[in-house]
Amino acid sequence: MKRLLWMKEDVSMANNTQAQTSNQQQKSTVFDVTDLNLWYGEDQALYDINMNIKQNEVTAIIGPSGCGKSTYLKTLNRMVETVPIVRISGSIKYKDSEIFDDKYKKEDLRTKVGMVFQKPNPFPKSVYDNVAYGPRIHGIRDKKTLDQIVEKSLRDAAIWDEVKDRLNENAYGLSGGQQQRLCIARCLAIEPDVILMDEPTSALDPISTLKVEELVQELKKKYSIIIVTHNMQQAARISDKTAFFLNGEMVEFTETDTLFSTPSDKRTEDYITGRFG
Ligand SMILES: Nc1ncnc2c1ncn2[C@@H]1O[C@H](COP(=O)(O)OP(=O)(O)OP(=O)(O)O)[C@@H](O)[C@H]1O
Repeated sequence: MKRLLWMKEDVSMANNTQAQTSNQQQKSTVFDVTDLNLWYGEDQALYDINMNIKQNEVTAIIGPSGCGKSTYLKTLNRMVETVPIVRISGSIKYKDSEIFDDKYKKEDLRTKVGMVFQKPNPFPKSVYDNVAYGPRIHGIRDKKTLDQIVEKSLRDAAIWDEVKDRLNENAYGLSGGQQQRLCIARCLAIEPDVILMDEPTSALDPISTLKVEELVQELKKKYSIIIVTHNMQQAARISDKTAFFLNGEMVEFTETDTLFSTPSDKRTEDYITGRFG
């Protein structure tokens, strides 16, 4: 029960955020996932996932190693299909469009659904060119427009002040935490609706972690964020809703406050109180 207590403090922070958001209008759905199953060859990794993910919320995915968190996240922007043996059944609607429909282009989906990875992965290019990369691919060539996009993206990723005098320096010269916020800026530059984050702070020190967590709270005003994390305190601090995955099943998905204080499934309770995982 000790672990439930520390979580309650974190949850009270999350509650404030929830109180603010509850005043807002009814949020619309960004992803509607129905009966999603996924296999790697013969091995099933996801079982009958049903989940409705709302706009302008932070949705955390927690669960022990190997339970399918990353697989699920990568299914939402169809990146998982880069693995040739993957087979999927079920439906994922992104804003009413079926993402598995032949007519729906993966490139269009990935423009709307950006992704930030566990390890910061900037390109071996300047800070400026990292952020301008996506817009250039989308055909933007005008220097003034690119300058504006780069500055806005870096500002929104809360790193502008740290890099504004280093725009032409190689991104590899930045600290790990700065590199991760640069990668977030690179993701913002293509103006996504949703940002998928796969353990974005696991390679960062506590101060950089805090900066990214604060940033996530800021970003949810404009974007919907789905974050995989091993860190339950982090999920409790920053998310509105939390899903607990186990062995490829989604055991429980509810308000973060409820999941950490009064979980409805015994398996969730065992996990959050440290009985396994
Ligand atoms: N490319 C792949 N080919 C075959 N099996 C895979 C592949 N990627 C993942 N798996 C399997 O799918 C299951 C879920 O893996 P996944 O990486 O989604 O879990 P996870 O919860 O994100 O784990 P972790 O917390 O350790 O990152 C595991 O059994 C894993 O071995």
